[in-house]
Amino acid sequence: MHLVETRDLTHVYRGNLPALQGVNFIAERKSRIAVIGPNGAGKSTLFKHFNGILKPTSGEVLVRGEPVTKENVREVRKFVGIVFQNPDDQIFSPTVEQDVAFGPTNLGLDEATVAHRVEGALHLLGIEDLRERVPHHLSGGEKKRVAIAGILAMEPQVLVLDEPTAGLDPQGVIDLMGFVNRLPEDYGMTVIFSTHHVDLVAEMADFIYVMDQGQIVASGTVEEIFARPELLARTRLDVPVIPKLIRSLQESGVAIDMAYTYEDAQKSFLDAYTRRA
Ligand SMILES: Nc1ncnc2c1ncn2[C@@H]1O[C@H](COP(=O)(O)OP(=O)(O)OP(=O)(O)O)[C@@H](O)[C@H]1O
Repeated sequence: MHLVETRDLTHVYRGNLPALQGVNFIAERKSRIAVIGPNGAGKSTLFKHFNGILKPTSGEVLVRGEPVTKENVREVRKFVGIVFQNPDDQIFSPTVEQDVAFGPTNLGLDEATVAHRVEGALHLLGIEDLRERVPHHLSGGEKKRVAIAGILAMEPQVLVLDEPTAGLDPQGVIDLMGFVNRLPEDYGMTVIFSTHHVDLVAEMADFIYVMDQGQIVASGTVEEIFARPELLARTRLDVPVIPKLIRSLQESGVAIDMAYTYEDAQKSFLDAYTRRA
């Protein structure tokens, strides 16, 4: 049984061309999945089906093997938490602390459990010092962290992040990467995210879906997808800088192993240097 699955999912917004067409998507437990593709590819539309915000025009969405229905949508939303692209869409309480408490309170949890969850989420996102602030006066990156904390406080098993790094400063991006990478191991969570920053994908994902014009045009491991520059160019994406640089060195005759993450690249460069010495 897959945690989240779509079968032949099609979605047509009223009066428009299909935003999704025959999408088959699978998320397994504890996986880190990147969904990449150009503007308008259908990434956000796909995500909104994972917890019943949108209903399929045709096809199916299954969560823990069960189709999402009117009857189980509340349970599904406890299980799959989505952080939208624009944090203003999900921040509305007078203080950050109240905002982060909103979700768990709505789940009917007692006050002590809510307080515990709020503390945990503020701590994980490193925003304890923002707790008394008015959310609407925060910077874009701060709001983004508050929005993520609000969803995290509901302790979903699947965390869906639509463009999580948009609006974050460089340290914010590094913090987010560290945080996302801990979730599967430390909390058994599955993370699904979209991004336009291909350089981050290898650092944050084990598996990639490439979308274009409402369809999944490729899927595979980081190695499989980034070995296909023509596919990435066709979908207005670029090969990340690390494999691009290593490939060009290999083509110039340098004996260096391919790598995708910063850490592996460092090792490849050191090995190549040592071999040469
Ligand atoms: N509420 C809506 N009503 C009508 N059309 C919509 C609506 N939301 C999205 N669309 C259309 O559906 C298509 C897919 O949009 P979607 O937001 O899912 O793409 P995306 O891959 O998330 O894009 P981006 O990278 O720009 O965030 C686009 O053509 C968009 O114009």
